[in-house]
Amino acid sequence: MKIAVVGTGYVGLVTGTCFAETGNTVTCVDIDQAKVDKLKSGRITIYEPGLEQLFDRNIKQGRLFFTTSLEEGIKDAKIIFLALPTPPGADGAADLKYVLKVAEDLGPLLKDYAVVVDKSTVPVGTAEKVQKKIAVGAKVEFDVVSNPEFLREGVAVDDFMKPDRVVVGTNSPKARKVMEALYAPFVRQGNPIIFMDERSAELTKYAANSFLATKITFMNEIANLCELLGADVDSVRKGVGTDSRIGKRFLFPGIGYGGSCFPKDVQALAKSSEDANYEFKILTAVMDVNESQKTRLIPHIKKYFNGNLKGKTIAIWGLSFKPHTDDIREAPSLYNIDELLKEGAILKVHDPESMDNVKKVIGDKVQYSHTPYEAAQDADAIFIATEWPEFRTPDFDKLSSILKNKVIFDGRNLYDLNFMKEQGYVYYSIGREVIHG
Ligand SMILES: NC(=O)C1=CN([C@@H]2O[C@H](COP(=O)(O)OP(=O)(O)OC[C@H]3O[C@@H](n4cnc5c(N)ncnc54)[C@H](O)[C@@H]3O)[C@@H](O)[C@H]2O)C=CC1
Ligand SMILES: O=C(O)[C@H]1O[C@H](OP(=O)(O)OP(=O)(O)OC[C@H]2O[C@@H](n3ccc(=O)[nH]c3=O)[C@H](O)[C@@H]2O)[C@H](O)[C@@H](O)[C@@H]1O
Repeated sequence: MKIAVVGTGYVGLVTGTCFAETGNTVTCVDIDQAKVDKLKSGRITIYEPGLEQLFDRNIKQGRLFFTTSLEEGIKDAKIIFLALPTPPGADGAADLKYVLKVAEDLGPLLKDYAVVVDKSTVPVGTAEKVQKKIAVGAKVEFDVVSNPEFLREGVAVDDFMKPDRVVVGTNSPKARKVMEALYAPFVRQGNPIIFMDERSAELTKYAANSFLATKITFMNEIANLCELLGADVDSVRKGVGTDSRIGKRFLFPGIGYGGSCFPKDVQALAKSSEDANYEFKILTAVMDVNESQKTRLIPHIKKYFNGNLKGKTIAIWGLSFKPHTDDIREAPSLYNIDELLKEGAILKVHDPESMDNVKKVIGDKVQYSHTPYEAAQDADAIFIATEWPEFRTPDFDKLSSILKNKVIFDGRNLYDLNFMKEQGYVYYSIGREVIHG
C-alpha cells in the first residue's frame, strides 16, 4: 500500500520506517528542508535504537522516501498519517495549528479516496475539526480516522512493531477496512486492534498517558513518605508491584517524569476537563507533585554543602529525559542544572547521546565531558539525573580516586545501599535511607 506520513519527527520517522518495513511504500513529508535533505542523503535525524538499520534497509529497497512537498508526498497515497506537533498553547490546551494547517492544505490536493489518520496526540473532537478543514477544499471522498500512538522513545521500534494494542477510532466501514489491511501483519503476530469511535480513541491516548503519569507520581509521593517514615521505597515498590492488579511497570520513583508527552498531555487533559466544566482533581495534584519532585534533591545538596554551592563542582550524569534517547524536552536534568547554576555551582555534564541538544539550549553555561569519569574528575559530588545503563556499574575504585568528595545524589536509585555503605560513599537517593559514608 502507498502511504504518506506528514511530519517526520520522532513519531513520523518511526511510523514511516516501520510501515515500510512491513512492505508498504512510504513517503515522509516535512517542512524542515534541512531535515529532509539529511534524510534524503541517507542520514538518520534522531537517535532511536534499532531504527537506523530499518531506515537503511528500506531506503535501499526503495520503499522509503522523503520530501518537503505535501503534493508530491501524498500522490497516490491511500493512507495519509498526520504525525505533527501538538505542543501546549499558552492556556495548556494542545495547539492544533500544525494539524489544522496541513488538513487545510490537504483538501485540494486529494485526487482519490484516502484515509487521513490523526497519529498526533489530539484532544477529543479533533477528528471532526480535521474533517471540516479538509472538506473545504476537497473534491473527492475521504475519511478521517484517529489512530493514537503509544510508542515510547528509546524503545520506539519495538513498541511500534510489537504494540500491546493498536487503537483505531472510526465510524466508517470503508476506513476500517483500509486500517485493517494496514495493520494485518501486526494482528497476525498477535497484537490486537481495538476499534472504537473517533472521540473515544482520542480520549484513550490522554487517559493512558495521564494514568501512567499518575502511577509514577503516586510512587514518587510514596517515596517521599518513605523518607519521612523510615521505610524503603524499593521494598514497597516490589511489595506493591507484584500484585498483578497493580503491575510492576511504571512504579519507579525518581526526580519526576519528563519528556515531550507526559507533561503536555496531562496538562492538555486537565484543560479539556476544565473546558467541559469538570474539575479533574487528580490531574492538578499530579502536575503539582511532579513540579516539586524534579528538584527534590536540591535541598539535600544545599544542606550537604552547608547552604553554599558557590564554586562547588558537580558532575551531572545523564541529561536526556530518559535513557536511550537524545530527547531533552522537559528533562528533569535541565531544571536541576538551572537550580544548581543559580546557586553558583560549576557543572560538568555527561550524557551518551543528548549533549549536542543540550548545547543548543544552554550553550557554555556548563562544561561538557566525553565520559562520566571526565565529568567526575575533581568534582565535589555527582548528581545522577538519567539512568543510562553505563552509569549502573561504574568503576567505583576509579571514581573514588578522581572525586574530591565521595558524594552521590542519585535521582534514579541506581545503587544498592549496602554496597554504597561498603564503598564509603555519602549517598542520597529517592525514598531510601541516606548513607552517610
Ligand atoms: N515523541 C513521542 O514519543 C510520541 C509523540 N506522540 C505525539 O505525536 C505527535 C508528534 O510528536 P513528535 O514526533 O515527538 O514531534 P516532533 O516535533 O519530533 O516532529 C514533528 C515534525 O513535524 C514537522 N512539521 C511541522 N509542521 C509541518 C507541516 N506543515 N508539514 C510537514 N511537517 C511539519 C516538524 O518539522 C517536525 O519534524 C505529537 O502530537 C506527540 O504528542 C505520540 C506518541 C509518542
Ligand atoms: O505519548 C507519548 O509520547 C509517549 O509517552 C510515554 O513515553 P515516553 O515519554 O517516551 O517515555 P516513558 O518511558 O513513558 O517515560 C516518561 C517519563 O517518565 C519517567 N518514568 C517512567 C517510568 C517510571 O517508572 N518512572 C519514571 O519516573 C521517565 O524517566 C520519563 O521522564 C508513554 O510511555 C508512551 O506510551 C507514549 O506513547
